[in-house]
Amino acid sequence: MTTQQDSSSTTTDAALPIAVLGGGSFGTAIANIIAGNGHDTRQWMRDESRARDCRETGENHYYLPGVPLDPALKITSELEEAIDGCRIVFVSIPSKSFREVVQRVAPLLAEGTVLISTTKGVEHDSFHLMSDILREETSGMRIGVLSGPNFAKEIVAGHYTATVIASEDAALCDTIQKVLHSETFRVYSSNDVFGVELAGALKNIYAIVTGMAAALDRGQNTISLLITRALAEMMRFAEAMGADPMTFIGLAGVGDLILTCSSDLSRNYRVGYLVGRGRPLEEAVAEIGQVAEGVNTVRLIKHKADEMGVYMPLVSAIHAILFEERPIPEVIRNLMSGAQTFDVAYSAKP
Ligand SMILES: NC(=O)C1=CN([C@@H]2O[C@H](COP(=O)(O)OP(=O)(O)OC[C@H]3O[C@@H](n4cnc5c(N)ncnc54)[C@H](OP(=O)(O)O)[C@@H]3O)[C@@H](O)[C@H]2O)C=CC1
Ligand SMILES: O=C(CO)COP(=O)(O)O
Repeated sequence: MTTQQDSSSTTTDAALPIAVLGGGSFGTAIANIIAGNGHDTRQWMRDESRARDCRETGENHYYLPGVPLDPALKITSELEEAIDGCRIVFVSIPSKSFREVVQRVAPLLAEGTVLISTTKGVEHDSFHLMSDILREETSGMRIGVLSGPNFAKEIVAGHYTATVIASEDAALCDTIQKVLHSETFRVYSSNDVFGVELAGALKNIYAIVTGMAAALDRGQNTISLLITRALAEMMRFAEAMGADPMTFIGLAGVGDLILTCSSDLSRNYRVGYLVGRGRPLEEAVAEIGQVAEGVNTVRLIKHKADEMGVYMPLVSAIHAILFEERPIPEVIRNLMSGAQTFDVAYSAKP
């Protein structure tokens, strides 16, 4: 860790006021953990009728049906009420609306507030990650990102889960580890913010690819081939972008890649599955009804990889299928006839 900061204002010995912005599945899962740990937790969602329904029924019917919310969790559609007195704020808003929400909340934040993005995406029409947006839209804040193999549904079901808090601010990592740690939830730390954030965004692309492979009734050899070569691509891209490729062998990298590429709990995987079964992309996205960040990320990464000359055959292939109307069998034939290169391009040897 490179920066040590005073965390006295966010000590976890007492119940802290903590806000979670976003009423979707992940915001709800995270808010539920924090409330369960005894903190004064406020969850903000934009829609008052949804907020009222959550308060009255003790359940977020649309995003996490059947899951009882912690009775201490305070749910509001008033941003000021959610933020009041909070020195820790989690932002769990899809990348498409992330900047807009941060712009609204910025004037309400006290200097030195801890801002944590949980969003695994890249800003539309730019190459900004969410921590870049937090830095651009606020000043004097302490910034981190949370990412890892974390299906919201499994977190709230109490399945043993681990995640990564990444920040250059070691005291921030320590505080967030304490705030989130529970009997079923562990939090590891990293100082590679860019790598952790990039990993979370990139893996969504490959979940679309493996979802499509599943739809085409490919077997486990194919899935293993895809996940392993996806990791190689992710590390190659990370290195070209200046991130530490080693971050990609951790929970936020290969951990989340395996999870998201292996399960239809992933919305990105389900988009790939539906397209693989012949459904148009727009229809598939609409049917999922929740955010599938990978669709936009494919476009942005393809553009960036081309610009920088980074070899990403799987990104090019899924881009060709989703956005260039290329037939799936032709794209697969091209992939399988590509150059056969080295297996492992990284070595621990000096
Ligand atoms: N779900 C998961 O398992 C995980 C998700 N993530 C990441 O977390 C991020 C959020 O995902 P998730 O909670 O799953 O998304 P969902 O699609 O479940 O929910 C999105 C939430 O954001 C709200 N929202 C959208 N636009 C705005 C806006 N302009 N102003 C205010 N609120 C808005 C939606 O409100 P409304 O309902 O009114 O439309 C909804 O409450 C994503 O980047 C995802 O990659 C990370 C780990 C796991
Ligand atoms: O990031 C996730 C699990 O770690 C959730 O993936 P999806 O957004 O594809 O559902």
